Amino acid sequence: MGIEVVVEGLTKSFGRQNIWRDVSLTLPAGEVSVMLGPSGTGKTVFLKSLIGLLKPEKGRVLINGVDMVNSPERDIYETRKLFGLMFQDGALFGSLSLFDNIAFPLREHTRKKESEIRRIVMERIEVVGLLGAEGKLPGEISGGMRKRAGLARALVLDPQIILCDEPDSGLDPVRTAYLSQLLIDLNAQIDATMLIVTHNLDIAATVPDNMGMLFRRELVTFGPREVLLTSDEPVVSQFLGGRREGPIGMSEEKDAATLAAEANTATPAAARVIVPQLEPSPGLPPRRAVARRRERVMSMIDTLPPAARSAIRETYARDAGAVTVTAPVAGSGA
Ligand SMILES: Nc1ncnc2c1ncn2[C@@H]1O[C@H](COP(=O)(O)OP(=O)(O)OP(=O)(O)O)[C@@H](O)[C@H]1O
Repeated sequence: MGIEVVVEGLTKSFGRQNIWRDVSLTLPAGEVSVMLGPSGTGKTVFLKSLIGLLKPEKGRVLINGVDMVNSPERDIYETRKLFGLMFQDGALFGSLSLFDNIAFPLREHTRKKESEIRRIVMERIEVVGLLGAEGKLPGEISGGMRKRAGLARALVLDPQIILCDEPDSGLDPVRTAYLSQLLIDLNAQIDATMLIVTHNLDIAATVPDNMGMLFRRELVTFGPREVLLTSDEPVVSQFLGGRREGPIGMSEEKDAATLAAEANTATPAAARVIVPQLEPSPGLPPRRAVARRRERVMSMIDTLPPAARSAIRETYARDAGAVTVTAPVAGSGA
């Protein structure tokens, strides 16, 4: 089973530029979480802080008792082996075949024999649907295939925590839908804790158990997906609705006068629909996280906002179909 990641009071700056402060959240073991946020809000910096590649000035990231911020470098290095990382561009070596790219971490970090490496690599290549392409160079395949190769490489060391940084960037909607299914199938097969950073609303709506959002140097919210999907926070409504009206500006946050002018002219936010979460493909085992998540969420349900509470109850009360939730108008003060 995946491992819980506990983040406590994390604060990160570069020089005088504060990126985010006092971020606290828990990635529940084996569940899939998504982190949303406008460009430049520090989502990638957050992922790098979880694995100890960047050092926040304050706070802790606890994994199996090791603090990825403050523990000795030796412990951080060992704990980093629990992670599988999938970067935006696949981060493949251009001169190596897909096979050799995917085999790279095994050759670098283990003393396995070539025959064993071949078995593991071909198994992961099959999981991501790239059988037959293993001899190709990264330059000879599509962007979507490169991402899947990056995912296969992230899987060879049997990670218990998988971090994906914008796995959808550059993919068309159909490829993105396949990728969403692949992430859920992967979770069903290996039960790893997963955190996906994305701007993609389809992935956000269908893949995660939990969702969070970074904005204005803070974690706006993090919790069961229904909390964010029913949230009436203006920044959440704007982001989920893909609207210009709201606190998120083109290059920076809007000033108070612009926001006030918009509030007078804004069109009402459309009703939001909570679509069912994706299920693993036929033939795969059920996701073990589902039962654990249900127990966890039901034990905290009384602490959640009313709209989230009823969405969760409705979700668990039905097997299929869509729940329509009318979100309050952003900026109305509701
Ligand atoms: N090593 C670094 N040194 C200095 N500043 C950095 C460094 N890494 C990131 N930053 C700054 O931190 C801020 C957040 O960057 P980050 O890439 O984490 O944003 P993001 O939310 O992932 O954005 P996007 O969605 O566009 O990928 C940016 O202003 C960036 O310039």
